[in-house]
Amino acid sequence: MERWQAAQETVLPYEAVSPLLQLQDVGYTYGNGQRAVSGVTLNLAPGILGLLGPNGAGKSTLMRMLATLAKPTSGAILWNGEDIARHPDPLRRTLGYLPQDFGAYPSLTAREFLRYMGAVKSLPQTGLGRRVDDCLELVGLQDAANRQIGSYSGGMRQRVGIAQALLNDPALLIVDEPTVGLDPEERLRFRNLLTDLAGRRLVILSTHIVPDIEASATTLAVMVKGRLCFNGMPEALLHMAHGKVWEWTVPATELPALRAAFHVSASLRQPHGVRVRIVADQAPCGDAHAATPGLEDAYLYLLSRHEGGRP
Ligand SMILES: Nc1ncnc2c1ncn2[C@@H]1O[C@H](COP(=O)(O)OP(=O)(O)OP(=O)(O)O)[C@@H](O)[C@H]1O
Repeated sequence: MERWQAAQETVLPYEAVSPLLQLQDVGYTYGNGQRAVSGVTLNLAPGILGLLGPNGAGKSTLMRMLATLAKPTSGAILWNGEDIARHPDPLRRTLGYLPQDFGAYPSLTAREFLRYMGAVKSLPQTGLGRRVDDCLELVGLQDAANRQIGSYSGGMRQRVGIAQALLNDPALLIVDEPTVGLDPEERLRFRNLLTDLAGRRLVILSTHIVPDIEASATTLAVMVKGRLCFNGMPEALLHMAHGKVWEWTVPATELPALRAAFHVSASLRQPHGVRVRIVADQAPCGDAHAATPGLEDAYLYLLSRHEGGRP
């Protein structure tokens, strides 16, 4: 288990390490002319990057390019200084990818499935059984290893997905919308697992669910309509929303009109009305008072400033 323990060391400060992965003005246009990604530039070092964006923002397209399943139609992606479109193998050897539509074989046990995936990934047969067991233990599935995947909960299936992505001990782990369909407990467990896995790896976690990244992301990137509209520490995003979050209580009948006029980040029914929380540059009315922003508010504020950026 030493290898895994080494991989779980504390995340290095972002500035202290040279970038592993560089995205240089990356763009992607589908064959039908749909421009999905435009001019994305990012330098990424070990840690967890939370990639946020509403549906259709271009996250999956970007993930597929990073996983060498699609080539940028403009710009370049460099892994340790080498263009992955021209030299994909060094990245492929050290890549772990959990796509959005990960399909495990329901009639196989987790152990059988991982052995099969090891063969598909051309991993050496020697030591594969041990590696499979290490990965199952890492994701907490050692006791269910001989059960058919079809009998697993959604969270357990996602953990099998992570286990297969870890088989080659990847330096780059890409997970695309991994918590969709999970219940709150499974979601929490999955988030904790990703934090444990980061260490000296670069983990890219794509999601439109802010709490998924709130506790774990070292850096954040936010995409809207194919463009990067924020890249930095979560604290910097929070800072942007200071003085832009407002709370007050309204009669329940006013809620639909408020929702149409403002970006409402929360509403809580109370005995004498609804406590609403909105993001806006100015106080929306005399009763509203400024509230301390959370990451969800800050994300909503950012989206509100970009056309088509509603989550
Ligand atoms: N195969 C395709 N052909 C044409 N357009 C596509 C294709 N796949 C995605 N798109 C379009 O590209 C844009 C970005 O889609 P993408 O799936 O990358 O976004 P996303 O942020 O991952 O959203 P979601 O969370 O809904 O998957 C969208 O406008 C989408 O309709």
